[in-house]
Amino acid sequence: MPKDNKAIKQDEEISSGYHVSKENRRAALRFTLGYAKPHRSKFIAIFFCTLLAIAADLLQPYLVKIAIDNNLLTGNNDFSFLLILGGIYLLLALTSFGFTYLQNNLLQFTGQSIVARIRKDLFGHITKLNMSFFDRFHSGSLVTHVSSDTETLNQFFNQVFLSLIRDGMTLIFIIILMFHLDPVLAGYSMIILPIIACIAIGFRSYMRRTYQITRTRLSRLVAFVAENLAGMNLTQAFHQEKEQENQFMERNQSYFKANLREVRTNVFFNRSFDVLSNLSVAFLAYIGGMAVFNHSIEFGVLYAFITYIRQFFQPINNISQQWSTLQSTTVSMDRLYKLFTIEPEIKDDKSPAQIDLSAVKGRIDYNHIQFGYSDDNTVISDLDLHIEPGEMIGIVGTTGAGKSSLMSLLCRFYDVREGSIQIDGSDIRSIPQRTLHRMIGLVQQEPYLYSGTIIDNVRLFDESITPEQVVDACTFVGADALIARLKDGYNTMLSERGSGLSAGERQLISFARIVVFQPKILVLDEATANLDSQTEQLVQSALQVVSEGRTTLVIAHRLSTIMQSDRIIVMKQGQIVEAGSHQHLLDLHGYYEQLYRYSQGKHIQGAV
Ligand SMILES: Nc1ncnc2c1ncn2[C@@H]1O[C@H](COP(=O)(O)OP(=O)(O)OP(=O)(O)O)[C@@H](O)[C@H]1O
Repeated sequence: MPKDNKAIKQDEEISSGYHVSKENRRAALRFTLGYAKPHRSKFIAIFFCTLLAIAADLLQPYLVKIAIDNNLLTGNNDFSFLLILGGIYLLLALTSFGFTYLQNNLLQFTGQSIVARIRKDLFGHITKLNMSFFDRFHSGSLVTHVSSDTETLNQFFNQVFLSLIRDGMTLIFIIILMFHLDPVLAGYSMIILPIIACIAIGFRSYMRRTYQITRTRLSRLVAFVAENLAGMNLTQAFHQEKEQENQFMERNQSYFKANLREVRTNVFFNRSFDVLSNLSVAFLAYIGGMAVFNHSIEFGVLYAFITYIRQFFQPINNISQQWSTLQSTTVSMDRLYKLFTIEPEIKDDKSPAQIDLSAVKGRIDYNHIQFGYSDDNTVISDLDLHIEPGEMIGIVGTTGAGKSSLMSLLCRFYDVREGSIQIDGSDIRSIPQRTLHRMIGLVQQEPYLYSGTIIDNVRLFDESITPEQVVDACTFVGADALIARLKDGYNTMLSERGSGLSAGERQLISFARIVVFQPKILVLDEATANLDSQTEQLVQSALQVVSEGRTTLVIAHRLSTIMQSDRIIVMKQGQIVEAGSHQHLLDLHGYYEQLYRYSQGKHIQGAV
């Protein structure tokens, strides 16, 4: 299906996360934090665990300072005091271990729960969006959103959030302890802070750009693979392997380069911090050493100070390492938020029509409808068609005439621009979509099969339909003998693309679905196009039995499929140009006759 450029651009914008205003970013953050709200008590518990673990960690050098200044350097041989200090040291180490363990487990559990919920809601949201959305968005990009963007959010809670709490608090504690130990030395250490802040700000925008580029390129790579896998049969049939491989290589290479650049930037950023940390330690060792010589501070204080300044750089380094994760998280948050804010264009009426499914007759009225996929194009113009209950209508016309669009409008995958479509006199816009889709049974050229058994696929996981009903339905459409030949019969597992079943067998399964769900209207869109003539015969006989008592609309390029219809509608450029029975249309010697002769291999000038 064609995608207009504007739509593709929109897809790319969502994928890249570019052009996000501060307001939107804040809204995205609020939205994500909204998912954390129900876990408030767990976050408070995490906060206290972290607090206790840090306090236990940071008091350890202070104990050593006491031991050095009170005992070791003063010659005080109070061994029992040293033993008590040793005992407290051990206790602190155990406390730190216990609370860190608890905090990590709690955070993992909470983070995973939040992300699982977001993923669930996102999938639910996507499944409610309309076809026009899927026309605009690459399935590959959507796969990235559901899988890796939500995973990145997980990192936000488990890494970034943890680092912000743990390392932020560690920094505050260290600063307090340093000022408590010696305000002058602490003052010198604080000179380093603005330098660190400058480096961090300088890298900020650069890192964000690098990260966005990597994400966009990954998204393109995934989209390419997803779309290629879907069309693998075509790739092989038309020997496009080399061409596709080249295109893949090009995307792969550009992702590889973006990744390298991101890694290089990261390493440079981290190493700068290491150098800065070592220089600061050297500087303070010099200043502090001089102070010890001048007897203005004790040696234990210098020991504790140097230990703290080393520990001081660890949290800064950690936070800076989380910087790139934070960048990716903001991009992912923005993209997910944008996706969540896309509203379904087609919504149920607030006061819907009450429909009794068992009383549906199947009359269809297309009342002077007009439709286009975008504002600047018209695919169907002023089409007026009225179909009686139980009538079988064949719809023919050349490629692009608007036949499938007519069916999509009936199923309300899109809404008409002008006019209305009615079923049994009710405007389909007033019928709840769920009810509407129970009224219509759609059989497409490539019937979609879910991962599951044949029984699951026929009854569409509806447990209220018994396996016996499924077997009866399959027997009714003539699929029973085919299924009996399979190793596990009705319990044969099918995959998404129905591997192991022929196109005809897949089609028969979709007919059995119709029998099971009993929709009053049957729509077949090129359902026999992919079948050889022998299987087509089988499917045609199934159609005969299934269409009995149902209003049936059949789109077919092969005119042999629809010759027996009660009425044939001939479409050209979004309009009905002829209508009537096969014989009547032939007698008209018009467009249908041209199409018919053409399909018979007797080409008439200007037929298509
Ligand atoms: N999802 C879409 N987005 C934009 N344009 C579309 C979309 N689907 C179809 N079109 C365009 O609308 C027109 C009618 O398409 P439609 O699929 O209804 O024709 P058709 O008669 O069923 O053709 P075919 O026999 O090839 O299936 C074509 O020009 C097509 O390119």
